[in-house]
Amino acid sequence: MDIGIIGAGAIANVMMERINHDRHENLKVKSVFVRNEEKYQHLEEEFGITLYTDLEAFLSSDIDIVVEAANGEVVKSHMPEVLKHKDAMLISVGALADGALVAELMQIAKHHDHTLHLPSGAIGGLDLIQNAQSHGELKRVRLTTRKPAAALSYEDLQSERVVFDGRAKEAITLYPQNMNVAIILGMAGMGIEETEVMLIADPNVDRNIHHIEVKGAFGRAEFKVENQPLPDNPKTSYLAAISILGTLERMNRHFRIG
Ligand SMILES: NC(=O)C1=CN([C@@H]2O[C@H](COP(=O)(O)OP(=O)(O)OC[C@H]3O[C@@H](n4cnc5c(N)ncnc54)[C@H](OP(=O)(O)O)[C@@H]3O)[C@@H](O)[C@H]2O)C=CC1
Ligand SMILES: O=C([O-])CC(=O)C(=O)O
Repeated sequence: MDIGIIGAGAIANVMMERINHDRHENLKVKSVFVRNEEKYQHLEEEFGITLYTDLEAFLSSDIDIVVEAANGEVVKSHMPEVLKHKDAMLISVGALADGALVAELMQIAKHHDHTLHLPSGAIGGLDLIQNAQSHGELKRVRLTTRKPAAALSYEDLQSERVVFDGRAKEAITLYPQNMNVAIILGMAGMGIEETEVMLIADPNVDRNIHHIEVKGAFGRAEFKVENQPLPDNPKTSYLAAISILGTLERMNRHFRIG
């Protein structure tokens, strides 16, 4: 499968390393869409990709799927056009807190017979949560995220501080680069207005930690993910990048787990 990526930051670089450098059996990154060609010129030689700054030319290149790894604004401005031409995957899922955008993307995908894939990003357990909600029987979903204080721009904090306590829908408006996980959790489960979120800035941790607690007719579950941050962007966990890789790999299979 030939891949086009939008964005060339921390996540895109992990993808290019794992797929092109490591010579993945079934996947190849061919095209990368950026807004600043000069800044990213070196990637052409490093990973054997072609850079594009024109969306139409990017979408006409020899790719089967487009992966967004940029930001929520790019999802809003580019994804409707992308889905008219290609299957797509997006990691800045926080943009989908906008219900009108979700409706538009779903309508385009259906009309053009394309699929929009939403990887689980820096968390897990979304199979269980979707199963538990399949008959509308979830009672409570709560996410507690603890990040290094500096990743949340609290460089001088001496002890941990709760910087947000509320619902997923509001969390993403205040922390668009840190609370994408709250939105995918909400979409998988009880909705972004019902999903409870606490965000803690902690000067004593060096990982991005997501603790998910779920209650429903099935019983209860807890997941705790202690993520290694990416050196290029410590707000972002390595797992978020490889959740894209894993989702791409599973698309090629003729069986499904979960
Ligand atoms: N779902 C999840 O669990 C998670 C989601 N994320 C999200 O994933 C996204 C990517 O993260 P990460 O790689 O760490 O981010 P980075 O900031 O490292 O990289 C973002 C890249 O997007 C590029 N970009 C920005 N605007 C545009 C544009 N208009 N057109 C083309 N390229 C553009 C930037 O280019 P430039 O240099 O020109 O600015 C940069 O190359 C973020 O939105 C982040 O919040 C992150 C972690 C977890
Ligand atoms: O990478 C993480 O741990 C989570 C994150 O930034 C996000 O959800 O936006």
